[in-house]
Amino acid sequence: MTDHKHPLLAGLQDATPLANWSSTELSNAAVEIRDVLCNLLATRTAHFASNLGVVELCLALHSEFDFRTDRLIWDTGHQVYPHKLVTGRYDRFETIRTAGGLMGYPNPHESVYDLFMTGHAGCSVSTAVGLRSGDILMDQKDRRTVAVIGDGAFPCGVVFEALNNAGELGDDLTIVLNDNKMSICHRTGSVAQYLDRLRGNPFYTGLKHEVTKLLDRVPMFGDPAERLLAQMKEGVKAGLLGGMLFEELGIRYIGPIDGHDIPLMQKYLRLCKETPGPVLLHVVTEKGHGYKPAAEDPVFFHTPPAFEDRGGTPVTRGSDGRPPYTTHARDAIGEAMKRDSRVTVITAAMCQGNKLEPVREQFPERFFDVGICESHAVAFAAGQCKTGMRPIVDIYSTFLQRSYDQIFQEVALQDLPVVFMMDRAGLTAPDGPTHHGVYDIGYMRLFPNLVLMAPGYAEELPLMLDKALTLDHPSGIRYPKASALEATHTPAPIEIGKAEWIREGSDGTIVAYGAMLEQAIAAAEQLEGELEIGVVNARFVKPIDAEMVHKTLSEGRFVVTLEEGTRVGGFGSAFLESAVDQRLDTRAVHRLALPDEFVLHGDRSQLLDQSTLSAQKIAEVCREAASEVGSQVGV
Ligand SMILES: Cc1ncc(C[n+]2csc(CCOP(=O)(O)OP(=O)(O)O)c2C)c(N)n1
Ligand SMILES: CC(=O)[C@@H](O)[C@H](O)COP(=O)(O)O
Ligand SMILES: [Mg+2]
Repeated sequence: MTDHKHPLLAGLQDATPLANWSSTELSNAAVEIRDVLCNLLATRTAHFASNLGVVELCLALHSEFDFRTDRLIWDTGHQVYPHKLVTGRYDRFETIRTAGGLMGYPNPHESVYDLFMTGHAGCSVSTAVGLRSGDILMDQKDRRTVAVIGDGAFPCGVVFEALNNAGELGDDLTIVLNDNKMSICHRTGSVAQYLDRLRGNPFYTGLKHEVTKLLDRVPMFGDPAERLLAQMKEGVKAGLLGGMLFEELGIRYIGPIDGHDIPLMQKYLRLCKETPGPVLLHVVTEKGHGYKPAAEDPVFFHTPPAFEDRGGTPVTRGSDGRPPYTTHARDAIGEAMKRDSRVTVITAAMCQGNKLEPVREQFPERFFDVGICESHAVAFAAGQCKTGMRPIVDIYSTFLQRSYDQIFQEVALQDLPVVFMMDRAGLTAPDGPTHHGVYDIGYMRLFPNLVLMAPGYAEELPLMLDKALTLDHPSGIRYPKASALEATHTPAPIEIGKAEWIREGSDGTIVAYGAMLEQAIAAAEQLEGELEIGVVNARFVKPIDAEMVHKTLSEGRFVVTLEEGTRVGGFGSAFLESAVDQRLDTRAVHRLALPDEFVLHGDRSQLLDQSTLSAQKIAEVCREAASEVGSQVGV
């Protein structure tokens, strides 16, 4: 059946026809892609402004390369929607970010056009350098390699490690720097300022004509020695051409050029192909291009909630649930900063996601957005801490992984009281396996001295932060991307390594770590009249409450441990370790946690249910556990 709305996209089995499309067809395809993106956004939260911005770049790339064999890596991977639309996934596009549907990021299981499953920033240049090196060694020199990286991701330390290597290896490689002057928030740092200066290059601004004339006489992309001689002869300062930082590193700099002009980009991409060695093509785009509200407010439109566009004015559909943990965390951070001038907050480019804007406004001198540089963020916090300041690293659990060695050496080994606020610790739902923050319990609890806690309800979060700020040791507080349960009781004071008993029960006990307390209470309530189930809010995984472990396992009751983290190495494992160390019988322990596999994307409640972490499934486990205990004691 012909798709009359998007005939060009509907006709694509793969991207090969783009090589023969005229400029008009390519610009019509751009219109179709934007239409698909806008339709999608009316239905669900997804990455929007970044995708709108790369439509022309994506079309130009696929028209100049054949990425079934050539290599294309989109850094981070949140801007691959146009790429998916032209690589044979138009017919499934409406399933994106839903359970069983397309992933919102590159996914090699979906297409040969996707090489790596990614979602974390900074990965592209290193993998591209490696691909190129491997292709040379495997006698596959004809396969070209392209990495596309945004200006937000570009300052990641690992990108500079890759440039350092690429410049020395000298292998052919095209790095497209997609400069839209934005990270999720406005980009920060001196690399950003450098990019601004490059944009000020007369080649891109009004003097373009004059400079082009001059450059016609300078073999800009030829042999470096020739170029140098010509530059000297013509009296052209290399600085005038821009990009000296890259040139000095052995990477040919081209640009900046207009990233919404498809023929221009095609021309420069051809030039990149012809230029030996690594080349950086600086492309200037507008985040949100083609949809005015998104271009005007790219921060909101990075991942906006589903909205309807009524005659050009987007109307956000409200959600009327309880505030998320993130809001409580932000408020607690703000309060702590108000009370104590030693408290600082550090974000690695997630000010918006962590809802820190009011804190940034109120305490600009103690708010630090270090860019997408998580390892630096942690080491920077360590440095501040050493001076007597009390830094809080407010970070997504999954992104904290990128600073593991800094947590170990710069923080834990020094026993510095840095506080890690680990947001999105648990299932991040439509973002999927790259973003689920499910490993932190396991990877953080290995370090001596580190105190690890998780609130079971909203009111506990500020109490935990206040406690963390009194410690002489590093600490971490984890909470998920979810609305926070509101307490119906007065929280017991926070004591390090002490759990909170929510209710007693004679048949068995559910011990919940963190926000799973809500499901634990709901399961116990569902079982009322059938089984008497106690509920414990574990609060700490390190140090775990050994007395609580002892008490729950005494008197022949079963125990169900709950956590929104991995079964391997998580809270349940810590519970068992404590039980074994106390020589307790662990046969009646049931560990409910995320399975030892990468959990895909989907709706959080569905994913929890699949992992036996919904109230209903927990109640079923309790019934089975009760019958097992009954049969063991001969009841
Ligand atoms: C390691 C890591 N830290 C943080 C993020 C969150 N994040 C996703 S996209 C983004 C902004 C990226 O900016 P840029 O690369 O310029 O892409 P743009 O959205 O502007 O196209 C950030 C901070 C991430 N995905 N990975
Ligand atoms: C691509 C990326 O890493 C971010 O845009 C992330 O998807 C944001 O997640 P939240 O929507 O949970 O803030
Ligand atoms: Mg950007």
